[in-house]
Amino acid sequence: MPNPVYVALDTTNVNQAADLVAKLKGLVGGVKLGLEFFTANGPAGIEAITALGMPVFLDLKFHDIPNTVAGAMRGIAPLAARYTTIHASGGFAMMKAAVDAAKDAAAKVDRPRVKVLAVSILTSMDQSAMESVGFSGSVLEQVKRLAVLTQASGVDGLVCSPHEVETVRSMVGPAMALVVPGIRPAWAEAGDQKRVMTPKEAMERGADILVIGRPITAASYPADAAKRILEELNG
Ligand SMILES: O=C(O)c1cc(=O)[nH]c(=O)n1[C@@H]1O[C@H](COP(=O)(O)O)[C@@H](O)[C@H]1O
Repeated sequence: MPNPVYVALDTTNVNQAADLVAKLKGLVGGVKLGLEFFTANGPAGIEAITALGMPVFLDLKFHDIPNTVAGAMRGIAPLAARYTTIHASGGFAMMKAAVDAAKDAAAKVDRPRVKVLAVSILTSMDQSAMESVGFSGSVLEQVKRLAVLTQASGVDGLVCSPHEVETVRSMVGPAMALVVPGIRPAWAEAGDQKRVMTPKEAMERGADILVIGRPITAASYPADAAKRILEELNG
């Protein structure tokens, strides 16, 4: 089984990100660069990290009208990321436009296309946060609704919390990638994450990829933290 851990390099500093890649190479499956890194360093920053030879998950969480999201997908196509994100709540037309644009753009540059993942309900939100923005019903019901829409749109995978992954897996079957943040080993702080679980529990419930940031990156010895997580996964 490929290493399921993608480490979230949430920093504005290219050197710090590169240093973490050097420390974690061989211990994790890939790295995730998100809004914090991209707004500070742009495409050149992404290219600098991609050049270090680890799979890159470019998490920009696009959410706009279909035409704009399609343009943004064409914009990131040359960056050779393995995964990227959009918000499922942008709806069917937006998700379909994103995946169609990713296919067209990849054909033009003759590269494997970026896999598109739709973020369902952010793992930092709990039931009361959902209700405060006008969603009624449970988090699980909303994630299930978005999973159905995501699969129908042809998007490659869904981002959800470990609390929903088992139900979603039973609905969507084995082909769809289920990417799970909100991962906290028993020894790590939850911080702003609300719907959390340990790496092992999340894998047992059907995750394909675990997105883990601060438990590794904020540790005094990130490589030791990654090794400990791998041992817990294999043990
Ligand atoms: O799309 C994501 O990766 C994502 C979705 C979500 O619902 N929750 C979530 O935490 N993330 C990302 O996963 C990472 C989690 O980082 P830590 O909380 O430090 O482990 C961050 O980079 C978030 O941007």
